[in-house]
Amino acid sequence: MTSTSSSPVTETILNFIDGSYRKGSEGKSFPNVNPATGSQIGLVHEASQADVADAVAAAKAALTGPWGKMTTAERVKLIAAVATEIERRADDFLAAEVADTGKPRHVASHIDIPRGAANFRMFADVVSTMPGESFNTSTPDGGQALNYTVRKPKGVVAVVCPWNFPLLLMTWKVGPALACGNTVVVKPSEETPRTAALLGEVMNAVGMPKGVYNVVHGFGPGSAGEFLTSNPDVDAITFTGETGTGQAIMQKAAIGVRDISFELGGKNPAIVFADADLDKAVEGLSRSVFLNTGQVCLGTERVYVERPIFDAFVARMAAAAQGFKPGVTGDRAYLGPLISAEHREKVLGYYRRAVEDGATVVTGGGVPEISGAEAGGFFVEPTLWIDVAHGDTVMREEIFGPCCGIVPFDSEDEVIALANDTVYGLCASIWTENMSRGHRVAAAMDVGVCWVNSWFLRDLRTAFGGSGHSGIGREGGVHSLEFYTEITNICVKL
Ligand SMILES: NC(=O)c1ccc[n+]([C@@H]2O[C@H](COP(=O)([O-])OP(=O)(O)OC[C@H]3O[C@@H](n4cnc5c(N)ncnc54)[C@H](O)[C@@H]3O)[C@@H](O)[C@H]2O)c1
Ligand SMILES: O=C/C=C/C=C(\O)C(=O)O
Repeated sequence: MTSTSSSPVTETILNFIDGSYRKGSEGKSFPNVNPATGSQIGLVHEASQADVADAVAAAKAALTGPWGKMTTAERVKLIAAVATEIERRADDFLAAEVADTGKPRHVASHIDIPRGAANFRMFADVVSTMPGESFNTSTPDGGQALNYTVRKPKGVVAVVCPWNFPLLLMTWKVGPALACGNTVVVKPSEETPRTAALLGEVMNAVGMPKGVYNVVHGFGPGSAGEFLTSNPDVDAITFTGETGTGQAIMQKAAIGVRDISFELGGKNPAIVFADADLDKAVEGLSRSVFLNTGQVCLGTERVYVERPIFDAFVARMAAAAQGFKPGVTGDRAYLGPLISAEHREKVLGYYRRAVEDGATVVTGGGVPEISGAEAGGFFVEPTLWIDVAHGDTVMREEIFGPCCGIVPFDSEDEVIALANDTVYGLCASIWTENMSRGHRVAAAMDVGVCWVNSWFLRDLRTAFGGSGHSGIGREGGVHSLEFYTEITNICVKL
């Protein structure tokens, strides 16, 4: 059986438990909608609490089966095979991701799918090259002792994922989790179940032992998400999503003292100094505001511009914004839809609030005229505001849409204070040709990641994550090992 099966009504998307696809045991299902058209294109089978328990039990059993007995080299070989199989089936993953998200094909083909393979390959490399730690210890009796550490998998890891980069963000967790010898139960977003389900076919194709990778579909509270994070046989929880959801999951993790790794929301600032290369800044920031229709946790929703270039910058950004044509088909494709009608209403609510609070709409601010197949899609206009106050709602709350407020500043100290005045701490970008200032201001940002004259440039070996309401912990390169392994220090008296 495969991840999906066509039926007269619509494609069904199944759970993947203990190496097999199956419907939910309580017969519940929910619609799978293409955001570009608003039409139902699938039916997702919701996992019951019993199904989730079966998935956790299968993951737990796999830890003491062939998977748990594998050497690192054998595990790494399998994980590299997963990456190769994802690349071989790139078109299938692309079709699944585009169906679920409605995003333009070139966005998914250049970002989402390649990172799906890279995330496995990266951590196969990390675990096969990661050095251990040891110390030669002088002992009080005048002798010696040897201290060294061994790393062991944490066990069953719950992976709870968002809908904006479904394959990328799920494999950013599953890659290191499996590389370190854990087993996983994945709960993809209810909006985007397909690629997680499809990955089950890849796992079977490469011979991954059953129970190592499991997928349960459903929602959060009172559904698969809560059933998974509440299951006492889950040893650790890695979550990417909204801050409020993180807080709810953290409460569940506390029972049984389970470790957590959180990638949460943000309200990321950009600072454009008067000496910035405007071509670079406009290119980078227009991507940062409008890529994935603004549904990027690392995206920029507030820009501070040094006063002398404020008007020129606004004009350039407005021209760039108008180049992002809402729609995903035809030659004008760039700005895809928001993920759902509900999310579009949330974003349009912020569009209205900005104007109510006195903002001037430089461009956008509403819903585009779209005819044909995409008329039912969840599109909004790319939008820029000026005459916004730093304390306005649209400058403080995460919107997660294709919009940003632009505010002038006059001094470095002033703009550092403005940029850091937020409960979040995910990322920032600094645009200046004065590199001592670039280094200085970047270091002054209270964030997990700061780019200088660039945005969303990713070296997967680097520490990635946020502080404050943006998350707990860092993942990436060796940093992921801190979450996905337990350490035992062994001291041998010589
Ligand atoms: N920091 C990052 O790297 C990063 C990356 C992508 C997205 N995000 C954030 O994710 C949000 C958008 O994604 P979203 O709308 O899917 O987030 P969300 O929090 O609504 O849902 C994320 C996942 O959590 C599940 N969930 C919801 N409530 C739950 C509960 N009580 N228990 C268990 N699971 C639960 C959902 O079903 C979904 O699978 C934005 O806030 C964005 O900033 C952060
Ligand atoms: O929407 C958020 C995107 C997050 C990206 C990553 O986690 C990454 O690039 O590893």
